[in-house]
Amino acid sequence: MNKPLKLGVAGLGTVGAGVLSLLRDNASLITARAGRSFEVVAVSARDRTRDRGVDLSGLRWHEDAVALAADPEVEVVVELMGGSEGPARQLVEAALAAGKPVVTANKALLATHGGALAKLAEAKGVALAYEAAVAGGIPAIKALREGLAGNRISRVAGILNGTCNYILTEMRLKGLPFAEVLAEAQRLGYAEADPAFDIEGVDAAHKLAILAALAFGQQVDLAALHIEGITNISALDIALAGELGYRIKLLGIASREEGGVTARVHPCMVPVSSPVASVDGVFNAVLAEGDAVGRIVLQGRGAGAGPTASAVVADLVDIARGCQSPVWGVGTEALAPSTPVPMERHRGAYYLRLMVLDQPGVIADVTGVLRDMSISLESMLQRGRAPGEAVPVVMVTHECEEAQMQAALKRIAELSSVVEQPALIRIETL
Ligand SMILES: NC(=O)C1=CN([C@@H]2O[C@H](COP(=O)(O)OP(=O)(O)OC[C@H]3O[C@@H](n4cnc5c(N)ncnc54)[C@H](O)[C@@H]3O)[C@@H](O)[C@H]2O)C=CC1
Ligand SMILES: N[C@@H](CC=O)C(=O)O
Ligand code: NA
Repeated sequence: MNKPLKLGVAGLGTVGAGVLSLLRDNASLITARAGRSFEVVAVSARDRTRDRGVDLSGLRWHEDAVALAADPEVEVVVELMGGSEGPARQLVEAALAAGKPVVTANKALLATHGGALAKLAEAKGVALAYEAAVAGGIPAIKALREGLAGNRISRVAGILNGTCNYILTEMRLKGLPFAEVLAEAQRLGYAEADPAFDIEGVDAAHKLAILAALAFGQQVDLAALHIEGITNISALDIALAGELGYRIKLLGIASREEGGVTARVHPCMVPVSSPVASVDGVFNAVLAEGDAVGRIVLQGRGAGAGPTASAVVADLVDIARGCQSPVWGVGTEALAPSTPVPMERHRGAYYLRLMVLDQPGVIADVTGVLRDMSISLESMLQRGRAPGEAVPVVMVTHECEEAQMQAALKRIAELSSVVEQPALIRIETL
């Protein structure tokens, strides 16, 4: 048997502790598959005293995580701290510059600096592996980069944030309030250190940027992505969506269009028959469409210690086996610059929910705006009767352009009979 591969692990939180546990619990089968064993020789984390349920005795402890890169015994650096800047970025850069392979779960870092890091890895001929960064335990990176290498991919999409999917599911099935479910997601280790990244759609955008780069061979400019989170999704809209035969999901969708690539993250209403509609709780789904293969849909747990550790260990096994792919599926010289298509050009159907005063003429005012903007209605639903008070009215449109819909929304919100900011949710037929 070959010598053990020596690891330095930075970050011993949900994922770091999960990786150490998995390497310990499945040591013999992982060794058999990798052709050699793994030995964690050095670690770094903020709190030396915390009980993480893993034995850290005998391991070298670095106060400065970046020092792991220069530790002569460390052969592979595993970065599990998080953050697109600061020590995580410095450690990954230092490790690659020192010619050491890196495994990371850090989607923020990859979505922000992935191009430059790939150049560094390429120059040194070492691996930069990140299966854990997208959709947790689902082998989404491997599926796109290796499994679909022969395809021209037209679309990649999915449920990319476990925290949001868990919140939306618990609100729908148990009627629990948003804040309570978010706190539970944090307790379960699903959420980011700053959960605003989850609920505001930023984490899903990081993952979508990574998937789009792999699918389309071009770097994706995060600043050009349309990003909306789930903070405005109400229990009322979740219930009304159900009545209409839909589920509300936070989706990331990137597709190849004439003139470039569209990439957007926002809540969507998907028909209950859609393959992503029944993907609930912390589960993620990744859907890709290739010209040869057609559509594939992968699903599995997208967050939490076990699923994420599963992906980190898979990358370690690849490194031990000597399997190394170009970081973004093509050499960095072939990685094209970003060609974003603006969101205003998106076309689709919309769910529009208004709170309107229950009085004559209101619906005519609203439909008048839609008529002026050439938006036609597919259906309408009014709930309750409360003369002089606010009642919900739902309108589902036929396909129209985003720019038209946004202009209509602005005018509708200004009507005196519309009493609060309308809810607008895009309908997707994934
Ligand atoms: N929790 C999850 O389900 C998933 C997390 N990830 C990613 O994995 C990474 C780690 O996430 P979690 O384990 O959830 O975070 P966490 O907050 O539970 O753990 C972070 C660890 O990094 C350490 N750390 C932070 N800054 C440090 C510094 N300057 N020096 C030394 N140690 C430092 C902390 O002490 C802690 O041990 C992040 O990039 C996250 O986005 C990816 C997929 C799933
Ligand atoms: N916070 C993320 C963790 C995994 O990437 C999520 O909830 O999906
Ligand atoms: Na993954």
